This record gives sequence, structure tokens and C-alpha cells, in this order.
Amino acid sequence: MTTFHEKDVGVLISEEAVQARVKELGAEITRDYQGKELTLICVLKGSAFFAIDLARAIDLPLTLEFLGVSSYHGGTESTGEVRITTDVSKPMAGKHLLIIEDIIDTGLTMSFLLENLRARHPASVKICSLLEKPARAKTKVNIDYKGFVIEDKFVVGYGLDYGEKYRNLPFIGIWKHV
Ligand SMILES: O=P(O)(O)OC[C@H]1O[C@H](OP(=O)(O)OP(=O)(O)O)[C@H](O)[C@@H]1O
Ligand SMILES: Nc1nc2[nH]cnc2c(=O)[nH]1
Repeated sequence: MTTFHEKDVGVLISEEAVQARVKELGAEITRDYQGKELTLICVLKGSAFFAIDLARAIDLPLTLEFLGVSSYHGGTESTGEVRITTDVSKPMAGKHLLIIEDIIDTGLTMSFLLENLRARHPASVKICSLLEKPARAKTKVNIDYKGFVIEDKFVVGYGLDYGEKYRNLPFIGIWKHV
């Protein structure tokens, strides 16, 4: 039986490989944040699937916050203008923040997030990104917890969209038409 995506999307990282890596990252974060009050910042919409799976793989009494930002607007190129679409629900001062992203591509979104969150005086800010695409980096971002380094291809699935679609694929796929 064919599924809805097969004409447009090829598998890059399988569901099994994604889930295994999420569990490893969860174990690493559990070790590193022992005794600290951890706040995960789930960056919407892309990191929703990753952040929820990762939260379940972390064995700590963490807090989950959601922060919406957008700069691609469903397309394959960053507009370069990052906008907050939904803000977190509580003050971030004094908290240990871990920003959860699905992908760091140009790095513009993460640079914006770091500046924005640091201005709120947290106790610490670290970065966890499932994917890094170094070939397109426009600014250097130091990723504390990284899932996979990928080639310069536009990817969809596991939260990542094209025209707001394909986020629900359980694997990371390559969009075939760019
Ligand atoms: O490193 P960059 O080039 O800035 O790209 C990374 C950002 O792009 C995507 O978000 P997008 O703006 O598509 O919004 P979305 O998460 O709602 O899909 C992704 O979720 C990251 O937040
Ligand atoms: N869906 C998707 N969004 C992105 N945002 C930045 N890079 C990408 C990418 O490769 N795919």
C-alpha cells in the first residue's frame, strides 16, 4: 500500500533511528541536570514532536514551556525575519533553560532565541537540536545536545513542514522537489 507522502518525500533518518537517538539525548540530559530545576523550551511549531518525546526520555521533574517563532512561513528559505508568534507562560528569570529545536539551519532563529531568552536573566541557557545543517549556517551556534548532522537538503517530517504539511511523518525525510 502506498502512503500519502511517497511521491514527494524519501526517508533520510528512519523512525527507529530517531527514537533511539532521542532516548540517548534524554539519558545525557538526565545525567547533566541532576539536582537542577530544568525548564524545556519547546520551540513551536517544528520541535513539538521532538520536545514531547524528549521530555518523556528525561528522568527529572522538569517544566515544559512553549515558545512560538516563525521565519520560513511554510517555504524552503528563511525570510531572515524571526517573529515570536506565542510567548512562554511564566517569567524565565533564575531558571535553567534548555531550548529544544528540530533543526538549526542558517542559525538565525536560534541566535534570535538566545538573545531574547538571555535578556530575561535565566540561571543558564543551553541548546538541544535534533538536526544541524552546517552547510547553510549564516551564524555560528554552539549546540550542547545534537541529534544528527545532515547534508544540505530540505527536510520534512517529525515536526518539520513544507507548506505546513508532513509534520506528522514519524521519520526525517528529504523533500524531493527542491
Ligand atoms: O536556523 P534557521 O534557518 O533559522 O531555521 C530553523 C528554524 O526553521 C524552522 O522553523 P519555521 O520558521 O519553519 O517555523 P515552524 O517551526 O513553525 O515550522 C525550524 O523549526 C527552526 O525553528
Ligand atoms: N521543514 C524544514 N524547515 C526548515 N527550517 C530550516 N531548515 C529547514 C528544513 O530543512 N526543513
